Amino acid sequence: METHSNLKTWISDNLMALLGYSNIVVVQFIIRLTKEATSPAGVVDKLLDFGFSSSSEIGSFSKEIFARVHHEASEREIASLVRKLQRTYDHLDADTDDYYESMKSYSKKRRYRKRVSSEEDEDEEMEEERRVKRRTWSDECQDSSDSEEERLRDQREREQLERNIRERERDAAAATRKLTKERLKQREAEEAFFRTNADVEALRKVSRQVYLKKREQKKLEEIIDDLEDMNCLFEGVKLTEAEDNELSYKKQILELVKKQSDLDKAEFSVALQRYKELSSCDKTNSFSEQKSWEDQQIGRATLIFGSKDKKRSISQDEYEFVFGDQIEFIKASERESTDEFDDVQPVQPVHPFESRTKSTLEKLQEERKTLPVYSYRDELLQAVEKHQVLVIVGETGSGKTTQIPQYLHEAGYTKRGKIGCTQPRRVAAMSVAARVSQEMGVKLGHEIWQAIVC
Ligand SMILES: Nc1ncnc2c1ncn2[C@@H]1O[C@H](COP(=O)(O)OP(=O)(O)OP(=O)(O)O)[C@@H](O)[C@H]1O
Repeated sequence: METHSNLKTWISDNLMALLGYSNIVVVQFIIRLTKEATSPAGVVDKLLDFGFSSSSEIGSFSKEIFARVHHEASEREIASLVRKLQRTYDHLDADTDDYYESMKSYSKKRRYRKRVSSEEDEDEEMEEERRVKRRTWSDECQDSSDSEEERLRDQREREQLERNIRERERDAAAATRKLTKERLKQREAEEAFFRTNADVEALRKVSRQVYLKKREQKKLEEIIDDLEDMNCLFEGVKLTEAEDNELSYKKQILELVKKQSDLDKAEFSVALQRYKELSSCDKTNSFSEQKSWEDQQIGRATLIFGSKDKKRSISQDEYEFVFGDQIEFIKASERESTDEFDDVQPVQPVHPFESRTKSTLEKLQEERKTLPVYSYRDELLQAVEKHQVLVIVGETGSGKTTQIPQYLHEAGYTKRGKIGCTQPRRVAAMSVAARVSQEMGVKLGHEIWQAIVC
C-alpha cells in the first residue's frame, strides 16, 4: 500500500520535473485539488487554473495523481471501515463472553465441545480482526511517523540552509572587512611613508612658489588690462593726481617685471638652448650653429703658409698695428669658437694670454659658486659615496650637468675611471664639453672628451 509520504514524495518529484520547483505547501495544495476533483480531467482543469501550462505531461500527471490520491482515499476508507468493524466485533466479543458464561452454568458439559469449537472459531475470527486492526493501526502510525519524519527532515534541511546562508554571508562580510582593512593599512602605510620621507616643508615651499607664480601672472594681467582701460577711457582727459600716481605706479611695475623676466631669460638661455630642436630652416641652413662651430674648429686646425693673404695684410696700415689686431683677432676667434659664454672674457691687449686665462678662470670659478647646486656639493658627494644610484632634480641651469661631474673629479673619482655625461643632442653635448673644459681650464680633447653617438 502506498503511504501518504510516498505520495508526497512522488508529487514533489513530478513537480520538480514539471516546474523545476517543489514545495511541501504546493504538494499539499495539489493533493487537496486532486481530492476535490471528480476525474483526471477535473484535475487537469484545476492545475491549469492554478497556473500550469497545458501539455501532455500535465495530462499524464493528472491521471496518475488522481488514481493515487483516490486510491489512497479508498484505502483509508477501507481502513476506517475495518476499524469500525473491529469496534463492533469487540462488543460482540464481550457479549459472546457473557453469553458463554451464562451458558456455562446452563449445560456446561453437554455443550462443552460445541462451545469450545465455536469459541475457537470465534477466537480465530477475533484474532483475524485484531490482526487487521493492528495492521491498520501500525500502518497509520507508520504513516504519521513518516510524515512527522519528513516534516522534521524538512525542518532540519531548512535550518541547515539558513545556517549555510548565514555562514556564507559572514564569510563574505569578513572578506570585505579584511579587504577594506588591507586597503586602509596600505593607504596608512603610504601616508606614513610620505609623511616620514617627504620633506613637507619643501613641498609647502614648492606649492607656495607655484601659487605665487600664478598670482603674479594674474596680477600682471590685471595691471595690463587696467592700463589699457585707462588709455582707452581717459585719453585726452585730465587725470587727478591720485589717478596719475596710480597710472605711473602700474607702468613702473610692468616695466620692472619685464626687465626681470628678460634677465631670467638671459640667464638660462644657454642651458635652454641645448634642448631646442633645430627648425627646418636651420637644418637646411649650411651656416647652422653646429656647422659653423665645426667649420671654426677645422679652420683653427688648418695652418696657412706663404704670402697668400699678403695683399690683405698689406692693406692694413701698420705691421705693428696688424700684429696687435692679430691678437685681437685671435681673441675674437676664440670668443666665437667658445660660444656665447666667452662674452665674459675681459679684453687684455698686451701679453694677455696668461692673465686673461687666469682671470677668466677665476671668474668662472666664482660663477660656479653662485650656481644653486654648489650649496649641495658636500651632501651630493656624501650621497654618491653612500648610494649606487641617485636621481637629482633641479631647475634648468642650476648646474647639474656642468658642476656635478666636476665635483666628482675634484673628489677623486676620475682616478678610478671616467665620468660620463650624456646629453640628448649633439649640440648640447659639444656645448657642455666646451663649458666644462673652460671652467676647468683645460683643453677640450685632453682631460675632457666629447663623443657623439648617432
Ligand atoms: N655652454 C655653456 N656656455 C656658457 N655657460 C654655460 C654653458 N652651459 C652651462 N652654462 C652655465 O652654467 C649654468 C649651469 O648649467 P648646467 O647645464 O650645469 O645646468 P643644468 O642644471 O644641468 O641644466 P639642465 O637641467 O637644463 O641640464 C647655466 O645656468 C649657465 O649659466
